[in-house]
Amino acid sequence: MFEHSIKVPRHYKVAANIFKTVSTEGGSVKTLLYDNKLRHFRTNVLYALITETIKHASDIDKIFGNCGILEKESRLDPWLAKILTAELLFGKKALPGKSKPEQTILSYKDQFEKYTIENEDTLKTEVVRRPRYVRVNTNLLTTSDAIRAFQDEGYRFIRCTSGSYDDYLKQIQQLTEYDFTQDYHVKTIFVFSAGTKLHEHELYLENKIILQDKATAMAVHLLAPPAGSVVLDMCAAPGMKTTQLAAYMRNQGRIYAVERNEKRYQTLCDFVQKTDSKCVETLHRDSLDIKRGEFEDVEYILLDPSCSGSGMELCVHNYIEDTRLAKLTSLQEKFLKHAMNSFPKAKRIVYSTCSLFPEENERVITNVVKTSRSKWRVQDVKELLKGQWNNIGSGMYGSMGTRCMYAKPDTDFTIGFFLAVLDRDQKELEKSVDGKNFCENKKEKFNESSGETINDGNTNEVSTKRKKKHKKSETADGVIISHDIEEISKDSKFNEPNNKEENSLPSESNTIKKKKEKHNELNINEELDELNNIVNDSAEEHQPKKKKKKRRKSLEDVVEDNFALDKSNDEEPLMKKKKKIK
Ligand SMILES: C[S@@+](CC[C@H](N)C(=O)[O-])C[C@H]1O[C@@H](n2cnc3c(N)ncnc32)[C@H](O)[C@@H]1O
Repeated sequence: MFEHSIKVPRHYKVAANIFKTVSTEGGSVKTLLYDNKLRHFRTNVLYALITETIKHASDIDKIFGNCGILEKESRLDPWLAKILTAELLFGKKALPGKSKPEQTILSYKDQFEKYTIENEDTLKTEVVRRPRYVRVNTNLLTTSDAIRAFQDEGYRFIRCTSGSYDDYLKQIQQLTEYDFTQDYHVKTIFVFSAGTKLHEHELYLENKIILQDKATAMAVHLLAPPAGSVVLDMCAAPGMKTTQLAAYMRNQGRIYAVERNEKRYQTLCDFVQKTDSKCVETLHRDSLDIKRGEFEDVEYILLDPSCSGSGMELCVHNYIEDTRLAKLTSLQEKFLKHAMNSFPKAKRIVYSTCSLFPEENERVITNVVKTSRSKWRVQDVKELLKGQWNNIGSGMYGSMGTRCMYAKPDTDFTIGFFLAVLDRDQKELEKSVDGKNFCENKKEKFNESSGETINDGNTNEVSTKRKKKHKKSETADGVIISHDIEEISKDSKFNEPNNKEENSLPSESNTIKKKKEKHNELNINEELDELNNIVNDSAEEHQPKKKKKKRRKSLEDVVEDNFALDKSNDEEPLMKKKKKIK
């Protein structure tokens, strides 16, 4: 019997409110949870409860649909009902209170359990446990020293297969808690069995190893800027890929790491400094405000914009409202257009998201590339990976999609991730470079009388002498990459820029147009601040706060700790049925 006077325990109410907000308005659980007003709560317990509910949300919907609880109990708040059900079925397996909502849920317990048992195969409670991925920060530690350090602790190093990617996938499923191996593609990534705890590890606290998912590391791997390159990271914070880039380039060259959000910018600066990423120049500004020619030395661009985060493990958004998705995709398209059109020397762009929605991925690529002024080619990523990849994009928005790659939790054992590689058409690149030469050559033309330049009288003809050099270099990943480098000889002839529009002074209508664009950008930026909350880049959680000092528990610890609270499951997470990495 319930008593009217008995209230629902407050933490269930708070959890239900956060769950509702995240599901209907967006935002991240952690942002809402660490809201000052909640300071007196045991946030670890709340976090585990909410994330557990999110993980099982679609199952709970099915369970509710089967018994019609929400129709029958019209006064029962559906968000609270889901929190209580998650606690009852997947959490503590009990509800302590005698309040009306708790008693109502308890009265359906048998029906819930019966349905769960009968539909074990169709319920989506199967949660793949991702291996623990570790990136060796080669700015501070070599991969061989890292291998030795783990071996000294008793871990067994299993050499990564020289066979196929499928062989490797089998291999990592067999890792025991004492084993580790090197990733198939990114040699600075080590793979440990799921649940390996390294948050207290000395190498982690010293920033010599970084906890970064393999899928996200593929962006840098495929951008492949040789040491000495100039790279632009357009959406840089918290800096996982920026710092990976610095290590990849052996701290040689220059990385412009741009971040608009002030708080995230501070995190970025901190991380860059702690990881000894010396070749990084951090910039607190809006990438979309970078004018053509401002960073004209940029050769490689990493574009990892804000996204729905639907590929993240703890994402509520199995669905997303059309308007929200439309806002995101229009921003993503704007970023990509900007990357393609504003950096004349850029030869490669990697576009990536941690979303599994094709609208943020293949559709963005196809829409933008098709309508772009400058010519870019979407590279076949599977080909770049010598056939050793399985999940590619869909062709639903055109054939370009199939040249892109996905990483998927159930088959690649990573977070859900999308990646496209775009290379500028070689002729376009020559034009861009010559376009830049336009100015230099004008000066040269001025000095013509000195006889320093040769003018054959045909100013429109490109007659630059180029010699192709085949340069091989080894990256920090231990990967040999080769580049055809076009060297433009200094005796290049005068050449008119190809694109008049880009070089002419703004006309009155252009000015008005620019003002309008600026106005729209301001609105978009406001949206971005809101949308960035959606991004659940676990990367941020994987940065040690302070070396050797007592560390605030990471959310991952918190969840793991909370799992451990469930004595009936011993050390196992509270997942009913899970695919184990054997
Ligand atoms: C998905 S996160 C990037 C994660 C990062 N690449 C990493 O690997 O750690 C997107 C970031 O872009 C930033 N951002 C969004 N709009 C921006 C803009 N217009 N200019 C610069 N940064 C922006 C967001 O604040 C957010 O930190």
